[in-house]
Amino acid sequence: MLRVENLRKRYRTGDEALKGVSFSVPAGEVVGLIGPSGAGKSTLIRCVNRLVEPTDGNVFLNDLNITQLGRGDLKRARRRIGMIFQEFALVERLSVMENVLSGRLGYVSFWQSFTRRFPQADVDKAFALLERVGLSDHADKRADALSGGQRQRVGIARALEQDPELLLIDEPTASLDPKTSRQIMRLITEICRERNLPTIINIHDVPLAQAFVDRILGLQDGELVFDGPPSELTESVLTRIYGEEDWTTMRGDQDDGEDGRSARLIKEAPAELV
Ligand SMILES: Nc1ncnc2c1ncn2[C@@H]1O[C@H](COP(=O)(O)OP(=O)(O)OP(=O)(O)O)[C@@H](O)[C@H]1O
Repeated sequence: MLRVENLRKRYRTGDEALKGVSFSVPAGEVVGLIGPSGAGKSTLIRCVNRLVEPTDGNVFLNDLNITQLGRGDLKRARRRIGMIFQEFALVERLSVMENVLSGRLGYVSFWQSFTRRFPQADVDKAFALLERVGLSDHADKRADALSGGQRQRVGIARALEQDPELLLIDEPTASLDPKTSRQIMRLITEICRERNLPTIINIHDVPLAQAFVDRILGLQDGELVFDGPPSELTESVLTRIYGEEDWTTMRGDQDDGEDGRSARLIKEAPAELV
């Protein structure tokens, strides 16, 4: 369970990116975080593991108050939080297997990581994860030889290799085509449910979020203005989150998406998308 209480962030520039945000995510629930550019989505995700230092408020991962940890304890706590990034953040010249094993770097000694000698149990786990994400035949390939979708699968396996208790995912499909995006979203949500992981996905694509997540959080100008199931994300709520002009433009833009279906999907059964 993740619990965020009254989280605030004011950057040195004076920008108030989060104005007292509170919510919790129970184990196994996949939450999509939506909102216009500048709403504070990245700041929120990064405040949870303190890549960005919150100005005020608390973040609890189960019973652990992450906001109160000193450096050493924070480092240990971060092992428990898996991150998946838009640009995959792989080490290009290393193999797929080495990239997945790098998820264990927080656990093994400096010497083990320097010599890249990981315990057999870690290697076995990495093979099992590669199989789960559909890449067992690619373990020895260099990361830069993979397609975008395959690279994101490596990113997912790497995050899981660290045995996380929480997943934070930042725009996982922004660099992918529509079909691959759906495959990746399906994989992420299946795995989170299988492993009972609370998960937050920062996602720009509203129909894609609606089709796959359990719950949506809508941020607008640093405030939570929607918290509910995808089915309650009506046109008027979306207009409130994005503003009339931007939401209308977004819908128009998305008609250019695959099969011109994206905008219509809001009113259609999610199953139609998958
Ligand atoms: N390092 C920073 N220093 C100062 N202000 C920042 C910094 N990072 C973000 N901000 C400001 O905080 C606000 C929220 O930004 P944030 O990147 O969290 O929004 P976002 O919803 O993730 O946007 P996007 O969808 O464009 O990534 C914006 O006003 C932004 O300009």
